[in-house]
Amino acid sequence: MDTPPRVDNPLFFLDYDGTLAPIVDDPDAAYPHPEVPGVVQKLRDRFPLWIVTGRDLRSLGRLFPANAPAIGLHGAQRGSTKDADPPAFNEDTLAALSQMQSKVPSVEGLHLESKPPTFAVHYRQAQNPEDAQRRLQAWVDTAPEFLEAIWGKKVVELRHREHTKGRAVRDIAADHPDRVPIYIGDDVTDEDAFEALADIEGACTIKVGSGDTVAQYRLPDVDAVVAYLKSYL
Ligand SMILES: O=P(O)(O)OC[C@H]1O[C@H](O[C@H]2O[C@H](CO)[C@@H](O)[C@H](O)[C@H]2O)[C@H](O)[C@@H](O)[C@@H]1O
Repeated sequence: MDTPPRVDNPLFFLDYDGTLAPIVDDPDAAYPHPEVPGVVQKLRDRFPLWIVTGRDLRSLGRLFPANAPAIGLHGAQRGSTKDADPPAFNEDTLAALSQMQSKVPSVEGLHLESKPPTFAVHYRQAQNPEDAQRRLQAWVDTAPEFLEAIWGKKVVELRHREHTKGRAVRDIAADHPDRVPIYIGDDVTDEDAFEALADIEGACTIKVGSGDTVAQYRLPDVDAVVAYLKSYL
């Protein structure tokens, strides 16, 4: 797979964990690469840019010192790193999420990340991650059909099937018809966005790290993402 080209007239979509911030054991300590806040600030002076994350935007704001427009909760929340309201989920979704949260299996080392009105279950620090994953799969199988399980990097989350990063970035790209979208991401929910942008003329989709992907290009790690972004300054 080729390294990504430098695109004229870009519209940036940047995933957070694993793209702007290295993956670490503690989700509450996932600070951005030290150069990222400054680079994002400078890019924003020249180009439209959105951070697109599975995180709740308030939690992102605690980690990320610069102000930037952002999509949170895998497409369900829109705001910025400094200002965002929780998304308005319907009653059925709220009730189902609350019921599923009350039934999360009790497994040593699981970490429940609160992202009101939803949550993520991390098993990176479980004593036996394979066993934890099996028990979480059994729990996920009890979810109603309208909730979809997303298995990320040692984490599982439930989202409404209608909320995807793909839908969110398509909507934003439609507001910028004169711009060429660039999407950089490392995880499974970024694949929705890669697919959603595939038929936009010239769009550039970039997978960070190894693993199967529908993206056109690849960068090896967060350092390489920073170097690529700096090529626009
Ligand atoms: O869409 P993203 O910005 O990539 O967010 C996806 C999830 O990232 C976070 O979890 C992941 O990163 C943690 C910190 O490096 C790591 O400990 C964890 O194992 C990873 O799964 C975040 O905590 C989740 O809320 C995001 O949905």
